[in-house]
Amino acid sequence: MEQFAVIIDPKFAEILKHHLKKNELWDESRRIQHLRNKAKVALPIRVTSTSYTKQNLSECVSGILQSSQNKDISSLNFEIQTLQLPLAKKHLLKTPRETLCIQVEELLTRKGMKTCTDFINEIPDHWEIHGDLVLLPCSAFKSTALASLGDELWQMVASCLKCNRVARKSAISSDGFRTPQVSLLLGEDGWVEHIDNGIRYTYDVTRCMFSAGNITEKLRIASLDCSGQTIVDLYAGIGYFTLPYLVHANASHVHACEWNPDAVEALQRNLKVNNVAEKCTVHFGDNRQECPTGCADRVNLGLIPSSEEGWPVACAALKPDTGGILHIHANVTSFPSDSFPSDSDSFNCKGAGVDNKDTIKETAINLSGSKERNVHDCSANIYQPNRSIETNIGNVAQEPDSHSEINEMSSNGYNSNKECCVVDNQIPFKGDNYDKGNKKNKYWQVWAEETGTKIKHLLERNNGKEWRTSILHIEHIKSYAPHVDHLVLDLECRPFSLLTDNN
Ligand SMILES: C[S@@+](CC[C@H](N)C(=O)[O-])C[C@H]1O[C@@H](n2cnc3c(N)ncnc32)[C@H](O)[C@@H]1O
Repeated sequence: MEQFAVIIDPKFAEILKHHLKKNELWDESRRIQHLRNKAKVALPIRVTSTSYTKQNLSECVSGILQSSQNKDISSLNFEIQTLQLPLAKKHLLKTPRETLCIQVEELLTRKGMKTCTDFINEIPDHWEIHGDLVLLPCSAFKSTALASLGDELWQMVASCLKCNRVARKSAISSDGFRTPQVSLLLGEDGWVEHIDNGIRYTYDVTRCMFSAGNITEKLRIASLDCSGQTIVDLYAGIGYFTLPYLVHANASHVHACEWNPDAVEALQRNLKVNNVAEKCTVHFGDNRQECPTGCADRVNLGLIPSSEEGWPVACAALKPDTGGILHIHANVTSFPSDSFPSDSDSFNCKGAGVDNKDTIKETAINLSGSKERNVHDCSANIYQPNRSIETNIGNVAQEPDSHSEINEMSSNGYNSNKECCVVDNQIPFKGDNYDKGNKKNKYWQVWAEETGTKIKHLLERNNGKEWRTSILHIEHIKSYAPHVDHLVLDLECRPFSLLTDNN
């Protein structure tokens, strides 16, 4: 918002300040400034809407002076200028929240409401900035007293947080579209733009969600080399993964499936503004009906808490002759570490959602390149992780002897595990991602193996021939709660005939 000042003779500064204050036109957050060798002084005017102009402020100040019944100032010469005056001392070096507290308090005092609300608890200590729009958490300014201040409050919030529009969240709806429940409090519309890793994402915050928490995964996808590959993005949203595949990973084509019309509108805009629209087909509707089949080298399944309903669709989307890689998202629950058996104990998988040990034995996890040992003997790897870590978890260096397994994998002619090592070196270790002694990681491993088995069975049922699934990598995106983590499993899926032909 523009800032204005009244320019007058310094000897009238105090009296004019008094009248501006009385008429709620005094800007407490700014300081008086001398101008023109102290021949004039500038007094800060508080404006509460963008509709103020020099003209209407001039009329306003004239009116105040004339009604002051003080003949010294009723015909005072003044001019209104747009001028950014320095911040008042009490506003210097304040955090935005402190400034917000001061200004809300002043507003409540002016309205005679200071004592009727415990306003401090309603002042947020975090918010999201989307371009020039600030998105407040759902608890912010919720009481009827504060809400009754309406535009005046939202203008003040906008000016303290240096933006033009204000919106407030409530929960993300469970309508299957994950529609955010956001109300716009100040501004004309909710369309915003995020630039992230050189990609422009536009969307309407009141209608679509932006998954800021997925940034590490977006960077990981962006770092892949997908030249010549066709990708299916089953849960495209506004293009969180579709765009990195096209803009940075150089995918030949992406089939983006999405059933939320608002997200599709944003996705189509985003494809255009990033100049990749001709390399993407948007499939609007339920991916269980609309997804193309038999074309994909990779399928992205970015749906949490579970993308399991999309597994049959993903399997059908893979190329039947060469298969490909699935990137499977899930929120995985692990249990307190002391309830997990030690490495030497016999392993009971029931707690992790796996039926029994035999189920795990069936898991076709091909990690060392030796087909027989992996298919039939993977339990040895599962239960003795210190001897042979067969899965690449998070972004942390492997056990020394696991390197040889990775090298073996990448040299077997079909396995793209090299790519997953490259990704690991590029993204720094974050948070409680992986700790060798952390038993939580064993639950992640069990989840990955169980997923590998289920996918193998789906592929075999679809294609009527034998398939192999290999865990390439487990990426930890973030923790939801102490025992719930958002993970992505990179699962390589190949027809068995391809492996035997290659050897
Ligand atoms: C959580 S968003 C995820 C977006 C992005 N993949 C990410 O992880 O950040 C999930 C998206 O999938 C869409 N979706 C869920 N089920 C779907 C289905 N059966 N068919 C098509 N789209 C679906 C929702 O509308 C939503 O936009």
